[in-house]
Amino acid sequence: MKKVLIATANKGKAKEFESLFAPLGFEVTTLLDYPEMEEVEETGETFKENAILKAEAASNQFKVMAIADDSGLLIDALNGDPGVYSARYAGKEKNDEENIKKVLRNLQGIPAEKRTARFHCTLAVSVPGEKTLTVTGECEGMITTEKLGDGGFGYDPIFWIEDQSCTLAQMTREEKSAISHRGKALEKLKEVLPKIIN
Ligand SMILES: O=c1[nH]c(=O)c2ncn([C@@H]3O[C@H](COP(=O)(O)OP(=O)(O)OP(=O)(O)O)[C@@H](O)[C@H]3O)c2[nH]1
Ligand SMILES: [Mg+2]
Repeated sequence: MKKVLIATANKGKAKEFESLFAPLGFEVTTLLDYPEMEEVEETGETFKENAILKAEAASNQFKVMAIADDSGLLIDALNGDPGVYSARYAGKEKNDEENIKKVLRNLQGIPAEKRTARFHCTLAVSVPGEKTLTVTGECEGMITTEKLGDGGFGYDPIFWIEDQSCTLAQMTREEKSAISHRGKALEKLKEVLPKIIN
């Protein structure tokens, strides 16, 4: 079976990539399979910079093609926060529960129509000796006033999708991937990397 290395240590992302690549005949390995690898410091100011940092670090270390995902939640009423800092919005330790609480606190009193937001995903593909390539995907939604559903990860329980009338955490993994920022970015990757992905 063909293998693809996804340069992430995030369990939620890892599961989504596993189900996204399985139909393409790929076995997914992630940094969770290499716990000895140190986390790359995300020093970039943009999703693109951080995705490239993570992809190149992994492909240089393992000498294989690596795909990294840098993503986050941009809330209009908070001027685009938490943005590139989504994983650590409530503090240095990544904590989804605390991040959600902080978002809901900061949006207290903001009416429904002003709670617009989007998820962004930049995927970077690094092949040793070649120029790193990036693609992006976005998913529009609204921030709820309470958590709904227990699927997904991160901010999924407070991210409402208007067309489906539910949060991302109330969808199956397949339903989420069909409309998500990550799913859309991967669709673009399939177009630009047909030889590798297909
Ligand atoms: O509800 C969510 N549904 C999603 O689909 C999603 N995608 C991203 N996010 C948030 O944005 C951070 C990414 O930060 P990030 O790209 O640096 O990843 P990370 O640090 O968690 O892992 P790694 O891939 O860097 O190892 C994550 O932690 C989450 O808080 C999501 N939240
Ligand atoms: Mg990270």
